[in-house]
Amino acid sequence: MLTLLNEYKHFNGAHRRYRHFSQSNQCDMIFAIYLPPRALSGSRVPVLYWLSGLTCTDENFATKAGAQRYAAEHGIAIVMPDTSPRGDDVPNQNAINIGHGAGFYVNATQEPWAKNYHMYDYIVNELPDLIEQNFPVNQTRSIAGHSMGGHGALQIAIKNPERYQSVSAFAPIVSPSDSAWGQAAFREYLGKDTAAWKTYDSVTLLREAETLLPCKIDQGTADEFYPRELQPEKLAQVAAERGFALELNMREGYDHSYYFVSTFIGEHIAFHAKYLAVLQKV
Ligand SMILES: N[C@@H](CCC(=O)N[C@@H](CS)C(=O)NCC(=O)O)C(=O)O
Repeated sequence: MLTLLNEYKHFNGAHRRYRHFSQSNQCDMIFAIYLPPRALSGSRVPVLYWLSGLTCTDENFATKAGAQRYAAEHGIAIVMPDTSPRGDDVPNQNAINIGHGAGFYVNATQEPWAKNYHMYDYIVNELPDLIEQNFPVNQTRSIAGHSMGGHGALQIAIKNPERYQSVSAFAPIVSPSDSAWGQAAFREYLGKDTAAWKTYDSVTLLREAETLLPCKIDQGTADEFYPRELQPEKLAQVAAERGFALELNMREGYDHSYYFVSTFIGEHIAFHAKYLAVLQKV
């Protein structure tokens, strides 16, 4: 069951926030969906799933990125999930990269996280099922994200190319196994055995992948977490070795913030629109 929390008219479409019980995460979750004008006038539209970074809720991207203007123009819905399970009964830790706001888009296997922290299943299966049953959308999907969310979008797209048309990321953690944030989180959620970590590591996954969806990455050169936590060149190098097309744009002087994301989000929405539109006409 979906409970509507807020609704705002936005660029002639609708921005809505809902709460629902998540089977994957065994707690209430909040997500937002932006429905473009075309969806409100009877068409089923394709969907871009946006995965946010550490410390975010559904609201950071919704209020700071300015994506809805472009989604309205291209006739694309955007789904904005939270970045972790939350609530008094959901384990947490006093760290920006573990616990609430830091689900890392994995299925945790270790205690105390294993009951609730199943963000991978939630994003790949549960949420799309819910969205496709309850909103005027079709099953044509793309996925994008920022930082921890860029890691989420890339590893999900690499493992599930049949479920998406395209993938893009801003300042993604492409190799969490080789970043301090990712290592600390994976040790908690997945345990000490790094073989389990590799199943969520985009650089490792791409070495073995059969295909790569159309892929666009933007990275600011003045990002305070680059290159320590973020090494987009590593993914670009594997893509080149494997003969996969990957567009990596180094953006001179931009940092890690939503000032950076909002500057280039229009290009990312237009990029996804090219691939989503193909199936929209079928
Ligand atoms: N300086 C940040 C570090 C975390 C951070 O930069 N988070 C990014 C994603 S990795 C973000 O989107 N923050 C929320 C925002 O800028 O609205 C903090 O301590 O909150």
